[in-house]
Amino acid sequence: MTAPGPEDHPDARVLDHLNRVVVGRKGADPDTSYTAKLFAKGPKKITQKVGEEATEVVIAALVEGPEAVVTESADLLYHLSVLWAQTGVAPDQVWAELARRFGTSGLEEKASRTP
Ligand SMILES: N=c1c2ncn([C@@H]3O[C@H](COP(=O)(O)OP(=O)(O)OP(=O)(O)O)[C@@H](O)[C@H]3O)c2ncn1[C@@H]1O[C@H](COP(=O)(O)O)[C@@H](O)[C@H]1O
Repeated sequence: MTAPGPEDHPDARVLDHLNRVVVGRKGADPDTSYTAKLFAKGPKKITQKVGEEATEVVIAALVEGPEAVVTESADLLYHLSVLWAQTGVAPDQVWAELARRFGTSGLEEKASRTP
């Protein structure tokens, strides 16, 4: 049986669309685009934002509640999309990696790593 591909996961399409918008902002005017501003600031700023937004998801989960988890998760996914674009990773590569893992228990995978 073939592994499920991105076409089997329509929810991923919004991230595909977002990533196309993000990639299209490369070289755009930083005065008119927050994404272009991030690209202009470079990899250090982009990775720092991903770390910050991940921390904000954690704080939302621990002290703020589900609505904050939703908005902070969206911020994190957006910044992750910028990181992918900056490092030359296409969303399809991430979807393929997730699809490859379907059917393998995380516990099995962990055990296979232990010598
Ligand atoms: N999804 C997003 C998105 N999520 C969050 N953000 C921005 O990310 C920033 C994160 O919030 P912070 O409070 O950390 O921002 P900040 O303190 O101003 O950030 P820094 O000073 O640290 O850079 C805010 O300015 C948000 O507006 C986003 N900016 C853009 N998008 C998408 O990207 C598209 C293109 O946006 P532009 O590039 O701005 O045209 C938009 O149409 C959206 O679809």
